[in-house]
Amino acid sequence: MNFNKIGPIALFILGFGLILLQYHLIYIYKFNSVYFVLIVPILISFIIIFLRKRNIISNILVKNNIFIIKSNNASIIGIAFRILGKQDINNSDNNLQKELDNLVDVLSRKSDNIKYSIVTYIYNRRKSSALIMFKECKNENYTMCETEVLQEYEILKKMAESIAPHIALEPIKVSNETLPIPNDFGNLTYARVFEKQYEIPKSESIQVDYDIELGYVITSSLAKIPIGIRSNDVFRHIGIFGTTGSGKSNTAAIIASQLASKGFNVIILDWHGEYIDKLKDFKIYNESNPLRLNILKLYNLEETVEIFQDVLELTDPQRYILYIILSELRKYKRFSLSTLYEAVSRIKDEYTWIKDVKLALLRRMNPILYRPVRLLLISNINMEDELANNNKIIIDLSFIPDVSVRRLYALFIIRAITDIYIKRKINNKPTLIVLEEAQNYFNNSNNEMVSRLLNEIRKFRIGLCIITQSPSSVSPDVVKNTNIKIIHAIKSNIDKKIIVDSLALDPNLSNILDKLDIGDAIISAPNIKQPTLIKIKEI
Ligand SMILES: Nc1ncnc2c1ncn2[C@@H]1O[C@H](COP(=O)(O)OP(=O)(O)OP(=O)(O)O)[C@@H](O)[C@H]1O
Repeated sequence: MNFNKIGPIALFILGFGLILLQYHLIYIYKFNSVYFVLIVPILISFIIIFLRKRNIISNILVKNNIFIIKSNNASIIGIAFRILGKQDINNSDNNLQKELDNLVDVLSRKSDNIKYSIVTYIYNRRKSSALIMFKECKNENYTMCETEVLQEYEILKKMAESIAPHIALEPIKVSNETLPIPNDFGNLTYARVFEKQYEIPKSESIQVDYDIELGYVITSSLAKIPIGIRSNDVFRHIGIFGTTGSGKSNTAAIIASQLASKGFNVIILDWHGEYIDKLKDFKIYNESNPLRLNILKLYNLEETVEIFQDVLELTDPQRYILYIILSELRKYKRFSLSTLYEAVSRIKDEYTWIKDVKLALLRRMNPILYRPVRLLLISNINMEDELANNNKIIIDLSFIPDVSVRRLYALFIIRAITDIYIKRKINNKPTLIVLEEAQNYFNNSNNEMVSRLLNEIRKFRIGLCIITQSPSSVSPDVVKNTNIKIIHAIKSNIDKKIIVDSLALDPNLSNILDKLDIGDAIISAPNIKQPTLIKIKEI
């Protein structure tokens, strides 16, 4: 019995009856109508509660993409699909809508025991159409019902391909989206293509050899094919690109935690302090427990000066003076940045040009005299001991307010860490260094240093994971020298072009770069034959 229809009819008859009764009692028997003002609503509420109780949804289960809604009347087993228009420039909205109307028309005339329903629902704050295919299952034999639904799914796929080739029916991942409930148990209403999205490439046949699992391949079927990268490939460096909020740090955290559990040294330079919550078992260096380093202990003075030149934007004469002073100071045991400052200020002004260079250099050095930085850059604490005792490290940089100082500190850390690991002063483990907001370290001004670093460290089994919102703002060698590329949603045309060119992406994939959902990415890696669309799991 359908209480949704009977309920209102019963209420109507009851209400009508009560009005007649009231009229009868008041005018014929002069009865007081106040009682009825109270009695009528109470009576109606009881009836509503009574009728509603009979159709309560007691449970919703989700099994892969199949949902089971249990109510105390019957259970409904089905699959919901987002209705998407495939990306195609020759395809106007009008044609898409016509194809969809035809498909809906055919489905509405299909007389099976599987029903179709169309609802509009909200997905990612956008309106979307969903097609729901479902079966009412009275005998509780879910396995049989499920098989029938899956068989129907295969039929629907074929039908959609021939009637509406430009419409994509993407199974809704009901676990992370709101489940649209079948509308009125099977009535077909109007369907609209609200949004156009990407055509999902046929990648069901992908077989990948990996030991770091990232998620699964996005396919046009319900199949979930796991996919990942090989730990041995990370020494050829990883690039993770994508606009803000597209899922980059989540992806990096997944790689970092799995490599650490395989015995890698993993060090994360956390620009915004966002990894602390994601990787709870990592040792954290932050404002209250900073990682201290002695820049004069780095084996290559040229590089120390190069870092100063890059960050403080020194001219060649300024760099030259700094080099001379630092090579002198290296001979002394006790040293601080103020010693360096004083040494520069004591240079004799034999010529006017020396005076000018000296004064300009002193001005440039001002930010690094800021107290915490002095502590960080010159210290007697042995960084090797610090690193030797832990293989999972997050260095939170967010407490350094001045961006150029933060950058200076971070570049010295990268240099110091690679130095220590290259000389194998601490252990022989392979290493991954994760660099968030890499445009702050590796931009077009230090291209040469970056490319040297990337080439040098891979021989020592050190890999960099370079993360940035915008590939165009990092040195071009970063994109060129990262062998594993994970590309989340990218909006800017310049950035899209860099990625499309570097991966030789086919139009199917390049068209969807700006439409990827959070956590969706295109991956290119040595173990994967061709760039592939994947869904990365959440850490
Ligand atoms: N694979 C995923 N599946 C589901 N949700 C995800 C996934 N990846 C990230 N998210 C969610 O999206 C939000 C943003 O993720 P994340 O911080 O990783 O993005 P981001 O690209 O690093 O952003 P930003 O550039 O601002 O640091 C987070 O709330 C996270 O929980």
